[in-house]
Amino acid sequence: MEGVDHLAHERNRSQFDVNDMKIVWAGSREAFEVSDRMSRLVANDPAFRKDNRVHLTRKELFKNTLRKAAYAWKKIIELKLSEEEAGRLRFFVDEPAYTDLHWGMFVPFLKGQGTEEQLQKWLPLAYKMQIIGCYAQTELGHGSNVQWLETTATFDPKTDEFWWPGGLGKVSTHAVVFARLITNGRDYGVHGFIVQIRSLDDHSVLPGITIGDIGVKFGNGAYNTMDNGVMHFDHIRIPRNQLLMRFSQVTREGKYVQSDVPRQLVYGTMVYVRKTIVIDASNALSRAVCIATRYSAVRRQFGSQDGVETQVINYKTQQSRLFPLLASAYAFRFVGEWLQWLYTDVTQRLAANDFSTLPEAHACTAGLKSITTAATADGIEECRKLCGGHGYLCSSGLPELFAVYVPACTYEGDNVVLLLQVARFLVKTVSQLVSGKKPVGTTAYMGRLQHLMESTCKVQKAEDWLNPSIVLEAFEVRSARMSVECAKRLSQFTNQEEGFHELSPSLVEAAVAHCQLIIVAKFIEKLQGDIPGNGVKDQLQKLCSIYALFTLHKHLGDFLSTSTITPKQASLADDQLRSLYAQVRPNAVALVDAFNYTDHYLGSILGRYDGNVYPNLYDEAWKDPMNDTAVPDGYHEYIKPLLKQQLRNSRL
Ligand SMILES: CCCCCCCC/C=C\CCCCC/C=C/C(=O)SCCNC(=O)CCNC(=O)[C@H](O)C(C)(C)COP(=O)(O)OP(=O)(O)OC[C@H]1O[C@@H](n2cnc3c(N)ncnc32)[C@H](O)[C@@H]1OP(=O)(O)O
Ligand SMILES: Cc1cc2nc3c(=O)[nH]c(=O)nc-3n(C[C@H](O)[C@H](O)[C@H](O)COP(=O)(O)OP(=O)(O)OC[C@H]3O[C@@H](n4cnc5c(N)ncnc54)[C@H](O)[C@@H]3O)c2cc1C
Repeated sequence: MEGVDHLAHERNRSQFDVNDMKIVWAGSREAFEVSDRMSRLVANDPAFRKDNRVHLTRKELFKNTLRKAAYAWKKIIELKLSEEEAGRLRFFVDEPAYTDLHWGMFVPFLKGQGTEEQLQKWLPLAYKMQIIGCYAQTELGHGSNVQWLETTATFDPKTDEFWWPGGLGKVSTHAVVFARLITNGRDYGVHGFIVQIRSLDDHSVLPGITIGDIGVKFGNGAYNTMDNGVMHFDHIRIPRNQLLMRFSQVTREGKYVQSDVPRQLVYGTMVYVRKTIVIDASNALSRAVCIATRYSAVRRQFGSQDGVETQVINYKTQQSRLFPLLASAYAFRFVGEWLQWLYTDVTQRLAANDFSTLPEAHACTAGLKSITTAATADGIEECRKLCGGHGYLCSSGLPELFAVYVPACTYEGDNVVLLLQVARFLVKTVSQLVSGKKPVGTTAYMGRLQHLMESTCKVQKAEDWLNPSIVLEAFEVRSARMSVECAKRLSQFTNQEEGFHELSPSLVEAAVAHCQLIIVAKFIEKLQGDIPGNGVKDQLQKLCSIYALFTLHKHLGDFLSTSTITPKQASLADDQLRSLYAQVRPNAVALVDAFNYTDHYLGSILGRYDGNVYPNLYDEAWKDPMNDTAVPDGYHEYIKPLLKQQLRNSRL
């Protein structure tokens, strides 16, 4: 059976060109080619083997990660890989490492916040990895509340502890450190500084600084390849020019000079990373969905006809749990693409001193980071359950994926804290309508508020739910009405902050509704463009409808309580959803093949491309060190005496 394609039948019955879909998923032919090349390079190099991770101790695991990161860097240099290729190579190595923070936060922070002079000094060192940087913002006592960080940078500093920064514990030589800048006795708020923390000669920690790893984190292996660290400063002195001074400077005399820009630009790296995290959500979710879909097509239980049991993917309950996740993976891909555009646009505007879209960029990155990571973490766990008992085995790839992924709901901003930022933005938008300010961008729909407050849903039959303008309007109406309701209730409080606090659960729900509208709108927008490929657009239209109608089904309470739709229309949406699941069914395996994941990247016996699950599960079990001997270590001390005791007792 080895090598036989157990999923060939599934692939033959698909109704679209999977190679064309691969290009759509990757974003462009060029992006596909780079990804494809890098994923194969990693998969074919035994140095990047990862199937032994679960058997390593924390120290072995960490050292193995250091080895892989060094080897990956050697390859990047030897093969003269471009920045994009190097990024994809690191991605397919698929092991959280200090390099994520160096390339993902330290370098972007330098680029965003440094003056020309500072860039010339630090960037070449960072690019050649002659220094390794991390991002030290979170303290033991403060993570979400950045404004209240306790670390100070003054001529008379006191001591403080950082907690969590990745790459800090054992590897980084430098850190971007966030501290409140105090000069001439005045507190100017949080700023970023570059601080050298380890010697470049022998890697020892510099005097006055104490650093360690914060300890084992959730899950076996998983994010434990990363050295999240604790750091304690005791009267550390750094040169004045290690304050990143692009937006504000301290002169030689200690005078604070603020450029004419919003102070929130100091948070720019977080906006950048949140945007990246949205794209990454589609990677993680698609990976889990790929495993669960292939396995659901291989697995058979009950319903024997002609002696063959039913593939579990044919159960309607399995479809109703799996296909919305498949649709969400595509939806998050496209909203991630759009967010990348938004980010590039805001960056260009900032360079031209146009700060008008900064609040929109902050709200969109914060909100979409929040809802895509939450849905992805839940989705990975659902995929594990969709794989039954085998899903609980580490060799399914799902437990480790969940453990690695779930902190995305917390890092780069706790999801609830970020949704409250979106809620503030929405309430502000609604209150500004009164003064005649025209909403733009993703809140432009609020400009048609009167219509949205009065309109009624036009759905009369199930197929009407396939009409994008009807679907879009339903999401706009629900979101607008929820925001308006919150704003109204808020206006009844004399103290706005107290009102915001009291109503925060409803405000979070309004923020979720707004972000889901953005995802639906961007999926529909994507489909209005040119999408080449035989049958590709048709499949994407089905997935778009599934994403929208499943979201409607899941949040039916919102749609009914705001009178956006009637119970009858809700039931028609369910009818349409069932029909869409049936239409997607023959294409399911091909739709996950379009992610173009190698077996190495998937790291899952259940998700193997050839579907040859059982012999490989069986073989894998025998490789476990527990099976090195038939009689386990400990038999003589603990089992034998017990058995003898029982035997004696039974003879008495
Ligand atoms: C390294 C990753 C590389 C790539 C990723 C690949 C995929 C991922 C895979 C693995 C990588 C994992 C890496 C994980 C590494 C993790 C790192 C970290 O976690 S670093 C620490 C991150 N910390 C946070 O995110 C803290 C969260 N808190 C905040 O961001 C803020 O403090 C706040 C909660 C948003 C602010 O709250 P507050 O109410 O106090 O606001 P103010 O500060 O008073 O601001 C008021 C006004 O400013 C606006 N605002 C706030 N933030 C921003 C912003 N970023 N940009 C623009 N504007 C902002 C806010 O809206 C207010 O506006 P007004 O109402 O006054 O108009
Ligand atoms: C794996 C991992 C990697 C990390 N890497 C880094 C790194 O490299 N560098 C770095 O600086 N940091 C890093 N962090 C820290 C991370 O950024 C913080 O943990 C995160 O910002 C959340 O802050 P907190 O821990 O203070 O949570 P808290 O703010 O203490 O949250 C606890 C609870 O309180 C709630 N809460 C808090 N404030 C409010 C509010 N205003 N309204 C309603 N509810 C609220 C939250 O919703 C949450 O339920 C990392 C964290 C993890 C888990």
